Formats: sequence, C-alpha cells, structure tokens
Amino acid sequence: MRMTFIGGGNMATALIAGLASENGPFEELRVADPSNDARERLAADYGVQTFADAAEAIDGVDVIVLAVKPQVMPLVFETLRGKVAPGTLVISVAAGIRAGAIVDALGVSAVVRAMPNTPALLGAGVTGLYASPGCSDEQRETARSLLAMAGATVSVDDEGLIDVVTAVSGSGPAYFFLLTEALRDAGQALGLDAETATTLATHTAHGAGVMALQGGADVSELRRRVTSPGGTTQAALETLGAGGFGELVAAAVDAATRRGRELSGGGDPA
Ligand SMILES: NC(=O)C1=CN([C@@H]2O[C@H](COP(=O)(O)OP(=O)(O)OC[C@H]3O[C@@H](n4cnc5c(N)ncnc54)[C@H](OP(=O)(O)O)[C@@H]3O)[C@@H](O)[C@H]2O)C=CC1
Ligand SMILES: O=C(O)[C@@H]1CCC=N1
Repeated sequence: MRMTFIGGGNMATALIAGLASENGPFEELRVADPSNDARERLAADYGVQTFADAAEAIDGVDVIVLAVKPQVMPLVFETLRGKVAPGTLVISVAAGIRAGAIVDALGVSAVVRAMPNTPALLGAGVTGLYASPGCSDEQRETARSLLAMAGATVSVDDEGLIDVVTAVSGSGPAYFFLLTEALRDAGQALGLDAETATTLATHTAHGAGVMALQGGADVSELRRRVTSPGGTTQAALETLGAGGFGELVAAAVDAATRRGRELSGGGDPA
C-alpha cells in the first residue's frame, strides 16, 4: 500500500510513529509538509519519503491522510483539486471538516473522517471513525486497521458524533495533562519539591489510566475503592463536587463540540 500524509505536524507525527513501529503494510509512506525542518525530522526519525509539494506526494498512492489544520484545508483542496485518482481512499483527521466537503473538493467518493489523539505516538491512542456512504466495506476496514496500529478504535454511524468524539478523546489528553499539572502545582504549593510533585502527579495519572483499562471494574467503582468513608479522598471529592467539577467538565466538552461544529461552518452534516 502507498500512503501519503498531507501535513507532517503533531498529529501526523504521532500517527506515523504508531504506524512505523507496527511494520505496517506500506510499500511507501510519504509526507508532504512545507517546512524543511519537519521534513528532515520525519525522514530521520521514521524513514519516510518527504515532499515539499503535496500534489507531487500523492502521485500513485492508494491512501491520502489529510493532517493539516482545518484553516489550511481550503488551500490543500486548491492544491490537490483534479489531481486525486477517483478510487483513492482519503482519510481526514481534521476537526470540523465534513466528509461531504472533501468529496466535493477532491472528486473522490471514499472519505473516512478519523479523530485520533496524540497518545498514538506511543501506540496508546484511541480513534473515532466515520466513513462516508461512498466507502466500500474494504475501504472502511482499511481505514480502521490503519488507525488500529496507533491504538484502540471506535466507529460512529452519525457524522455529527465525530464532533463529540473530538471533544472527548481528540482534545481529551489535554484535559488529563491539565489535571496532572494542577495536581503537581498543588503538591508544590503545599511543600513538595518540583521533582517529587511531578513524579507523584505523573505516575498517579499513569497508574489511574492503566487501572481504568485493566483494573477489572468500571471507573466509578475504582473511584469508590480509593474513597474511604470519612477519609482524605472524600474530603477532596466533596471539594471538587462543591466547585461544580462534573458540570464544568460537561461544559468544557460541550464547548469543544460546538467549536468543532463552528469549524465546519456550523449546522449538521449533510
Ligand atoms: N494535535 C492533536 O492532538 C490532534 C489534531 N487533530 C487534527 O490534526 C490536524 C493537524 O493538527 P496538528 O498536527 O496539531 O497541527 P500542526 O500544526 O502540528 O501540523 C500541521 C502541519 O501541516 C503543515 N502544513 C501547513 N500547510 C500545509 C500545506 N499546504 N500542505 C502540507 N502541509 C501543510 C504545517 O506546517 P507549518 O507548521 O510550517 O505551517 C504543520 O507541519 C488538525 O486538523 C487537527 O484538527 C486531530 C486529533 C488530535
Ligand atoms: O484542538 C484541536 O482543534 C485539535 C483537534 C483535537 C485535538 N486537537
């Protein structure tokens, strides 16, 4: 299989790292990016072929992954218009760019929207997938199996739900990093040195994540098991609850979902 990434930034690098570590089914893995530094880094770290010109990079490929910022997508459409073979599978990881817009701009019928996240860099990502009606079962499976090389996958049948996936898991690592930062800073404010506070906060985040996946119980039960009646955790959780923690997370995810919809020009997908 020949595959080209358009854009070689954070998300493309995370996916390429996951794909490269899995000995994927690639005859050729190419990346187009205008930045010389990005091209040199990707070629040196992952042995991919790099191109400054996106149109040149897609010649003869089976799969194109669009991995530029949503705001840059119109320029990419302009560059690639009329140059994509109609049978090409196009996978877009961009927040808020509708499958129908890609079908119209590139003249292809098979578009999969994939919303991965940066833990893909370590093979620990999770990707939500939506396949446009023009995708064959084989193309859906190709997209799913490619993204599965970077972690878990889930599929949604309603394109509008990709904005919710984006808000929960695409942006989600940032929420956990923010909580880890806050925990570290709180420990430091109460007297721990920076290194100790960082070790405690980051290993706690890691341990909680591993338990959430492998702890043999759902996260609510795992939380209850930490919370001794009348103990320290209860005191902390009551403070978080009184501050509206659950409502605040819900409002944050709602804001991210709405931003995804705004990026697509608003409204529901056609
Ligand atoms: N970061 C994340 O956690 C996630 C991001 N996404 C999605 O991935 C996409 C990329 O995001 P991210 O990787 O963070 O962004 P980055 O800015 O890190 O990467 C985008 C890359 O595209 C390059 N680029 C700009 N113009 C072009 C062009 N015309 N042709 C080819 N490449 C170009 C940029 O170069 P330069 O910097 O020189 O402009 C940059 O290297 C977005 O659409 C985002 O919604 C999805 C899930 C998670
Ligand atoms: O912040 C963003 O818009 C992108 C999409 C999901 C994660 N990063």
